[in-house]
Amino acid sequence: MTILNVALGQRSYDILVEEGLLDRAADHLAGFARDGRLIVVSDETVWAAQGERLSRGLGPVQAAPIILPPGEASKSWATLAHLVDRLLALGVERRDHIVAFGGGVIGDLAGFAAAIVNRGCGFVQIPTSLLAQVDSSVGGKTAINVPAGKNLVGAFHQPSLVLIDPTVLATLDARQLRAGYAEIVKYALIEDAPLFAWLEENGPALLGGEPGLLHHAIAAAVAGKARIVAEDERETLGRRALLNLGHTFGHALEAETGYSDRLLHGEAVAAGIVCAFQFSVERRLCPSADAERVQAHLAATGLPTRLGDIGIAADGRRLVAHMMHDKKREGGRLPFILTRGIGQAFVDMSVELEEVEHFLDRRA
Ligand SMILES: NC(=O)c1ccc[n+]([C@@H]2O[C@H](COP(=O)([O-])OP(=O)(O)OC[C@H]3O[C@@H](n4cnc5c(N)ncnc54)[C@H](O)[C@@H]3O)[C@@H](O)[C@H]2O)c1
Ligand SMILES: O=C(O)C(=O)C[C@@H](O)[C@H](O)[C@H](O)COP(=O)(O)O
Ligand SMILES: [Zn+2]
Repeated sequence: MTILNVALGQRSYDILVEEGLLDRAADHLAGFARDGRLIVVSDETVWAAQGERLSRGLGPVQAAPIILPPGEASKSWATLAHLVDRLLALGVERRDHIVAFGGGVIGDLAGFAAAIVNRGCGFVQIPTSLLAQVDSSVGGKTAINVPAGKNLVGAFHQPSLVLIDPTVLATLDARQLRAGYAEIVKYALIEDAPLFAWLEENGPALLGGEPGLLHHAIAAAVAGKARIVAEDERETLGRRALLNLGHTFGHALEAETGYSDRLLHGEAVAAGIVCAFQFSVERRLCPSADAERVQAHLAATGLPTRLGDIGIAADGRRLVAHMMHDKKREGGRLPFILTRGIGQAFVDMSVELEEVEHFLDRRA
C-alpha cells in the first residue's frame, strides 16, 4: 500500500492507494459509520459498475446510497439542491461523514454539499475515475458550474480520508481513462520532468490498464498534488495556481462546448496544456522542442491537442471572454500558467489579454 498525507495541521488526512481497497472498505470506513450506516453519494454508472462491490466491502456497515445522474451536467444548482435535500432527509449530522463514490463530478458535488449542509459536515473520497484518483479527490476544491462559468460556486473543504483502489478502473471506458491521463501529464509538466520521460515510455501500457504502472503514476501525481496543496491550500500564494496548468485555456474550451460530452475536462486540459506550451514558445520562454514533445505525446495517446480536433473555431475574442470568469482574476488581470520547459511551470502575471486573443486567432 502507498500511504500519502496532505499536511494541513488539524485538517491533515491520508490518501491510501492499494489494489483491492474497495473490497476491504470496512477496515477504513467502519469508524466513520453512525448506527452502522454510511451515506454514499454516487452516480448511476458508477453504482451499477462498482456499487455492489463497495456494499460487500463495507461488510456489516450498511450503505445508504444517493444515486445521481452521471456527467458534468450534474455539477449544477439543481442537482446540488436535490442532493442537499436528500442528505437532510436522511438526517445527516455535522459529525457524519458522507462518502463520495465516483469520478470528479461526484467528488466536487458531494464535497460541496458536505461543505454547506449543517454549515459543514465530514466527507471521505473514494475516487473511481482515473482523473479523480490522480487529481480531484485530493486538495479540497469542491464546486458546481453555473451559467457564468466552470466551478464558479464552491468551497475549499478537505476530505478526512481518500481511498484509491486502482482496480475500479477496470470498468472505466478508454476515453475516460485517457482524459484522466491528461491530468497525470499535467503533474509531470509542472515540476517533474523525470515523470514525463517515464510517461513517454510507459503511457501506452498504462492506458492499457497495466496495474503496476497505474499505481506508480497515481502515487506520483497525488504526491505532487499533496505537496503543493499543503504549501498553499487556498491558492493564495502563487503555488497552487500551478495546478491550473492548461486550465485557463481548457476551461474556455469547456465553456465553448457547453460542459458536455463533446469535450471532457481532461481532454480540455490536454488541449489547454498544448496552448500554454505554444504560447510560452511564442513569448520566447520555452524551447519549441519541448512544446513539440508534449504535443506529440498527448496526441499519441489519442487526446485532442488542437482546436480543430475539438471542432472549435479559432476565435480569440470569444475564448478570452470565457477566460474573464476565471477565479484567479486579480484586478481585471489574469495570471497565466506558463512554462520555461518540461517540468518548469510558473505563474506569469504580465500577460496581456490582447496577446492571448491574437495567439488563439492563429490556432487551427
Ligand atoms: N476538485 C478538483 O481538484 C478537480 C480536479 C480535476 C477535475 N475536477 C473536476 O472533475 C470533473 C471531471 O471528473 P471525471 O473525469 O472523473 O468525470 P466524471 O465524474 O463525470 O466521471 C467520468 C465518467 O466515468 C464514469 N465512471 C467513473 N468511474 C467509473 C468506473 N470505475 N467504472 C465505470 N464508469 C465510471 C462516470 O459515471 C462518468 O460517466 C470535472 O467537473 C472537473 O472540473 C476537479
Ligand atoms: O486542485 C487544484 O488546485 C486544481 O487546479 C486541479 C485542477 O485539475 C482542477 O480542474 C480544478 O478544479 C480547477 O480549479 P479551478 O479553481 O480553476 O476551478
Ligand atoms: Zn483539472
